[in-house]
Order: sequence, then C-alpha cells, then structure tokens
Amino acid sequence: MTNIVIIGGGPAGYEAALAAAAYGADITVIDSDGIGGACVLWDCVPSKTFIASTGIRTEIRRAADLGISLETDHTTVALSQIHQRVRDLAFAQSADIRSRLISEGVRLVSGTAKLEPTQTGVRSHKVIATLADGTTETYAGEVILIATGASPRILPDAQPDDERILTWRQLYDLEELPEHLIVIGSGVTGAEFVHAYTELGVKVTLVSSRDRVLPHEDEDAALVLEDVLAERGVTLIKHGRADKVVRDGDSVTVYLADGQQVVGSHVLMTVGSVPNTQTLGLEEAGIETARGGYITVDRVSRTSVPGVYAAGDCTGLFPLASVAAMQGRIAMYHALGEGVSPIKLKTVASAIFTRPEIASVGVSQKAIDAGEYPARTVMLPLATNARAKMSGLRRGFVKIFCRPATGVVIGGVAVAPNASELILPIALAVQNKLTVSDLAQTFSVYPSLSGSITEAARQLVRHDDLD
Ligand SMILES: Cc1cc2nc3c(=O)[nH]c(=O)nc-3n(C[C@H](O)[C@H](O)[C@H](O)COP(=O)(O)OP(=O)(O)OC[C@H]3O[C@@H](n4cnc5c(N)ncnc54)[C@H](O)[C@@H]3O)c2cc1C
Ligand SMILES: NC(=O)c1ccc[n+]([C@@H]2O[C@H](COP(=O)([O-])OP(=O)(O)OC[C@H]3O[C@@H](n4cnc5c(N)ncnc54)[C@H](O)[C@@H]3O)[C@@H](O)[C@H]2O)c1
Repeated sequence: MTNIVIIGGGPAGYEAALAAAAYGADITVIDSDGIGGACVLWDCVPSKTFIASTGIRTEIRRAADLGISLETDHTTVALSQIHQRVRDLAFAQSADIRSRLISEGVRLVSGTAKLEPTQTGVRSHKVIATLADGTTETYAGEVILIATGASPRILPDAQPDDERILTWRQLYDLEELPEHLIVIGSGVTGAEFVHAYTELGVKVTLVSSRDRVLPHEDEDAALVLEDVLAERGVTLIKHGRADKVVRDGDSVTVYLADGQQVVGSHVLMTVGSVPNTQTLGLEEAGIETARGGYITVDRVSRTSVPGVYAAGDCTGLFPLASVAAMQGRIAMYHALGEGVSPIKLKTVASAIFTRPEIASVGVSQKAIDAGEYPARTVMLPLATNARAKMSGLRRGFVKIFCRPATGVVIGGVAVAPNASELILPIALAVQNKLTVSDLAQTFSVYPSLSGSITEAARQLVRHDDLD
C-alpha cells in the first residue's frame, strides 16, 4: 500500500486525498487551518456566498424596468445575518468535506507541517507536524504532496488592523457597512468586492494600478464592467499605485505613488497573494522554487525532488480551485502509476462573479490579436437576443474563437448575468475539439441566452463556407 502524506487540506489537498483513497492508498492530510482550506473557509466560498446576497439587491434595482415597483429606498441590509450565513455555509462545507475524507479512510491531522531535509538514498520522505499544543509528530510518506495554498499579499506600509484596513478575509467581521470603501487593486478579487459593496449601497472608490479594471481579462468584457460600475457610482482611479495606508480614528487615507491622497472610512487590500511556502523547509529538502516563492512543478505536478509533488496556489500555475483540484488528482494518478494526462490550461473555464458575470475559456482575444494563434472570431452583443430583451438586459455579449481552416472552437467569452453557467457549452467544445458547425447545429432553447452561442457559431460557419 502506498504511503501518501498531503500537506494542506484545500481543494488541491482534499481532492488529491479522495482520488488516492479510491486506489486504496494510506493517506494522511495535515492541515493547519481547517479542511476545505482557504478556498472554503476564507476566499472562494465566502465571497461567492456574500455576492449571492448582494445579487438580491441587483434584482430589486432592476424591478422597476420590468414594471414592478418596489420601495428600494426602504430595503434594509442585515449585515450580521449575511455574515453569519457566509460563516455557517463555509463551516458546513468544511465539515462535509471532513466527514467525506474520514469515511474514505483518510487520516486527518490538525497541525502545521514542515519537510525534513531529504536524505540521499532514502525512498521515503518525512514530514513533521507541529500540533496546537506544541507537540510534534513525524509522518513518513513514499509520496508527499505539498498543497499549502496562498495568503493575501500585505504591503509593508498598509498593515491590516482588523477594523478599517482589511484584507478580504477580515470583511465578514465588520459590524456595519463601510460609509466609503476604498478598494486597492483591480484584479478579480477587487472587482468582485467592488461590485458586491456597490450593490449593498456602499460608496466605493477603486484604485487600479493599471489603465482599467481586470487588466488580465478580456478587454471588451472589462470595459462593460467599467461602464456598469461607473453607472452605479463607483469612482475609478486609474494608474494609481498605493504606497501607504494610514488610519486616523474613523478615517483612512491612501497615499498614491503620484502624490494623490484618497480618504475613506475603510480600505480593502486586494493586491494579490503570496504562496504559503516560506516555512516548509523547501530549500533544505532540495525543492526548487521560482520567483515569488512558488514551487516549480511540471504538468503532472512533480517538483524537482522525486516523490514530492505540489499542487494548487502554492505552485502559482493558475490560481483557481478547479485547477488546484485537477493538479492534486493528477499528482496522485501519476504517483500511483495510473494513466494520466498532463494538465492543459488552455481548456480551463473561469468566471468573475460581478454583475454581469464575465466567463471565459481557452485562448484569449489578446493572444489572437498578438498573432499567437491564428483564429476567426465573432462577438455577438446580447442586445440582439430575444430572451435578453425580455429580461431587460442592456449589456453583455458572447465571443467565440475558432481555428481558421477547421472551425475547431479554441476559446470564448461570455458576459451575461449567468455567464458562469453560459460558458459550459463553449468549454465543452474547446475540451472536445468540437467545431463551430457542431455548435451551430445544436438545438438551443428559444428564447434563451444560450441561443446567442449557437447563433455566434452560425456566424462563424458562414465565414467557414467562404474559406
Ligand atoms: C477572494 C477570492 C475568491 C476566489 N474565488 C474563486 C472562485 O470563485 N472560483 C475559483 O475557482 N477559485 C476562486 N479563488 C481561488 C481559490 O480560492 C484558490 O485557487 C484555491 O483556494 C486554491 O486551493 P489550494 O488547495 O491550493 O489552497 P487553499 O485553499 O489555500 O488551501 C491550502 C490549505 O493549506 C493549509 N496550510 C498552509 N500551510 C500549511 C502548513 N505548513 N501545514 C499544514 N497546512 C498548511 C492552509 O491553511 C489551507 O487550509 C478565489 C480566491 C480568492 C482570494
Ligand atoms: N471568481 C474567481 O474565480 C476568482 C475570484 C478571485 C480570485 N481568483 C483567482 O485569484 C487570482 C488572483 O486575483 P487577485 O485579484 O486576488 O490578484 P491579482 O494579482 O490578479 O490582482 C491584484 C491587482 O492589484 C494590483 N496592485 C498590486 N499592488 C498594488 C498597489 N500597491 N496599488 C494598487 N494596485 C496594486 C496589481 O497590479 C493587480 O492588478 C485570479 O487570477 C484568479 O485566478 C479567482
């Protein structure tokens, strides 16, 4: 029976454990903060639960356009109830995963793990777990998986104080809504929280170090979001790099590199993450890391030391729960000698849970425009879609990208209220190398937003015919 020790109980760690359990391996998962990891307890699950509550306000705001009159000024936000719901759901999901692991025979250890320096010629590796009471336990594994995730990046001159200078993990302890929230960083995390707090009626200023929100996402999609946020009263400061945040009583001042100052009641720092790799003893164990401390892995999750694998945010490959889980499973299949396909990032679907949502898969428009991939592209505004008109949707679009000669779908983007669901047919096409003709010939429901996907594909087929 193969002995496996997994450090970290997030999606990378727990999905790996479940995959290996199916092969009868002897598995120990050591986690310091709670099964489910930061994903379930602090990041992904809490933020999406919080956003679900704010979405109700979005619907209420839209009601008047559809002929329903609601007293929007008199809706109240029970913040403590929203926060309690977030916490309850996160802990319940963590408990579910914990029970599942135990029922599959996985040994769970609550503690902080560190690798023992690798000894040459020895087949198994040792991991030392420090438990809450300070005692240590040593676990030996023929296979080790490091899945320790990442933590919010803290600027030296913007130290969180749990009250007014906050990371996204401290938001759910707020007792009252901020009067004026300054969000620093316009990546996915920043954009989602700007959206959520705006929907709760909070005045929000977004400080973006770049010339737009979501600098790494599809530009057309980011521009839609910028318009929407502007309409909802968000102040966007472009090319603004925050150097320092200072609290003075009930107010906070953000000092930008160009000399500007922004004053608000609270600051939310969303300036990225750093991998949890500093205290693992990687160097002594001979495990290579790249810039920023991310663990270097190949496409089957192997590190530079035989028998030691790494998966998830600590590798910095593509910081998504779905990718972390896939890397973890791949590591186990490889370690156990099962047939395994190396991870393919070109098929990963992801979504940004703003309103509208932004979802994408495969090759990006930017890569196509840069000439990295020859492709034919189409962008179809939802304004032409019957269902969108019925629902009063004014914005959004569907994009599909395909190979010029074969029409094989290589990517796409959807911007719509439920784009995270709408992207699946395009993801399915990318994963299975379906053509735009395959999509075009698929019946979509009339009227439906997915009708725009089949229609977009039809427009590319017409192109196809002219080739
Ligand atoms: C605000 C936010 C929202 C997000 N929303 C989404 C989303 O909607 N969809 C999506 O796909 N992704 C989302 N992500 C990304 C997703 O949360 C991460 O990609 C995912 O958590 C990575 O999983 P992981 O297993 O690598 O690490 P984690 O979930 O961070 O788990 C790692 C675990 O290891 C533990 N650990 C660390 N060091 C040690 C040690 N030395 N010993 C023992 N245990 C240790 C940690 O405490 C933690 O419990 C979001 C991220 C953020 C910040
Ligand atoms: N819905 C989802 O799936 C979801 C949600 C949140 C995060 N994530 C994952 O997490 C990853 C990281 O996203 P993120 O937004 O947390 O981090 P990020 O690194 O993508 O964005 C941080 C932003 O902050 C900016 N920044 C850094 N220092 C700054 C400063 N001093 N002043 C002003 N701006 C500054 C950076 O230029 C960058 O644009 C995403 O790529 C995604 O994979 C996913």
